[in-house]
Amino acid sequence: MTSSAATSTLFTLENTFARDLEGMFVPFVGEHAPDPRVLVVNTDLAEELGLDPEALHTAEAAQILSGSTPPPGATTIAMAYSGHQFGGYQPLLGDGRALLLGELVDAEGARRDLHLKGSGRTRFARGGDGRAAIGPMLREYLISEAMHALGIPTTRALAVTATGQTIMRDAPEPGAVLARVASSHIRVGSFEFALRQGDPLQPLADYAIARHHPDLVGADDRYLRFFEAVVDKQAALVAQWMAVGFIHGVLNTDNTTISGETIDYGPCAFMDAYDPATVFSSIDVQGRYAYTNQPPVIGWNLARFAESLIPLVAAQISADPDEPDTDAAIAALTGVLGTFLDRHDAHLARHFAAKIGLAEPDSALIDDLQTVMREHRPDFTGTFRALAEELRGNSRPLDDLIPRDAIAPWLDRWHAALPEAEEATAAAMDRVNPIYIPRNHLVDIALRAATEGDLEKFEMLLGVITRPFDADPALGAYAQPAPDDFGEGFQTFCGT
Ligand SMILES: Nc1ncnc2c1ncn2[C@@H]1O[C@H](COP(=O)(O)OP(=O)(O)OP(=O)(O)O)[C@@H](O)[C@H]1O
Ligand SMILES: [Mg+2]
Repeated sequence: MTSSAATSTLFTLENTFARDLEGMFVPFVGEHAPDPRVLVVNTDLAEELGLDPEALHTAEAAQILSGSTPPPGATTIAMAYSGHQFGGYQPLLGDGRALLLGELVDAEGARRDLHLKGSGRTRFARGGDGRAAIGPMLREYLISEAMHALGIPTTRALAVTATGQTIMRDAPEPGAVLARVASSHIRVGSFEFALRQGDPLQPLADYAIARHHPDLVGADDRYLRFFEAVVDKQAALVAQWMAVGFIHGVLNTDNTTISGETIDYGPCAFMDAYDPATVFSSIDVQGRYAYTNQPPVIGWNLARFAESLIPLVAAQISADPDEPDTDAAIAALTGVLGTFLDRHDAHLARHFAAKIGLAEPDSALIDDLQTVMREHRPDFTGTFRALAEELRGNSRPLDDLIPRDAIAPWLDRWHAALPEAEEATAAAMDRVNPIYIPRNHLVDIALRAATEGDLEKFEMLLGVITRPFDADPALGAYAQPAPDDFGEGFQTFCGT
């Protein structure tokens, strides 16, 4: 996959999406930002991408990263997509406040989108102002980088740039643009849009296959196998969310990627007290996207993806090229879709086994621990670190979370199931169970200060959550849930 490259001193960008996928985007150049200033740069990611981190702090970078000035020669676009939002079909969504600057190709040939969120109103903006506020963009930065550090596939944050513009939310807020890097921005909603349009469907599928599953290019059954590959990646992804207590919050089909990366950090959060019904999003009144519903919801989104692929699979599966076999396509896609929950459950069982130090899943032991946790609602993240401490002979952390009588019978069974080498088991558990996650109250405190111009707490928190497994006695407060009296205003900046 090659295309002409636009070269600035900062970025060399290709544009295969714009070149190959007519009908899937509109040209768009960001709106003017009155006083763009780069606030944060992800040095590690910049280096990984072969970019010069220092150069990303310059005024030229601020112009580009705010969307104010396109990189010389770049073809910048707003991508079109549809989506099922809270179950309801929206035929036309698309990047209402975002643009694709282009694609970065690293030394290994890996292609990644460089995308701006908050860069102004596009044709898809509907009633929105096309903008984003500093708080939510820094929030996406923090949480996506925490996810990456946890080993969970995700879009990455390269930079946040203040625009110098005041935007209206509940109150006036400083505007900002997030520069996001992703292995692509193709969503289930992109396929729903392509299906509706008709012509772009096959080009989009072939493009996505070439980009994400090059081994399938040209295969006679590539669309069905592509579907299976996406089902598998999403099953693995959602199991990783469940294993760390992550709740995405807005699992609409336009926020479900084909790459298997987590995307769109809005009202997402990590669960504190264990409760499978936990929901953070204030608009999710029915609990559709609650913690425990995430696997079936992703399965539901993949059903929408399967529907979008029916014409392509029907043409490939049929013996007669002039007679697509829709029934056979539906049967084949349904068969693959039917494996989703089992794939997820197998991944999750392995994660939970590792979380409690077992080499193999033991569903009764895991279910029974969850039953105790449901009853006593201990801090989810803290419980697994406390179990490792228990193995080291330190019972205090667990006693602070769950009454001893309630957990003692389970602990006996657990000890009997564990390998002999308890110290080594505890160390192995600590390598998969984070001690530091972006705790809602700490994120809140850091973003409040950042919105007022003080980035120190943000930088500190970022440093802690990007080393999530390494306990440091000096960072005790970062491992604690919110105090009961944390009070009002909790869980803000989840908006837009
Ligand atoms: N302030 C806004 N102005 C214009 N469009 C918006 C705004 N906020 C959201 N939208 C659009 O509403 C739809 C749903 O928004 P959603 O919050 O899922 O996406 P997003 O956070 O803007 O972006 P992404 O999914 O790329 O992270 C998208 O089409 C998005 O572009
Ligand atoms: Mg979105």
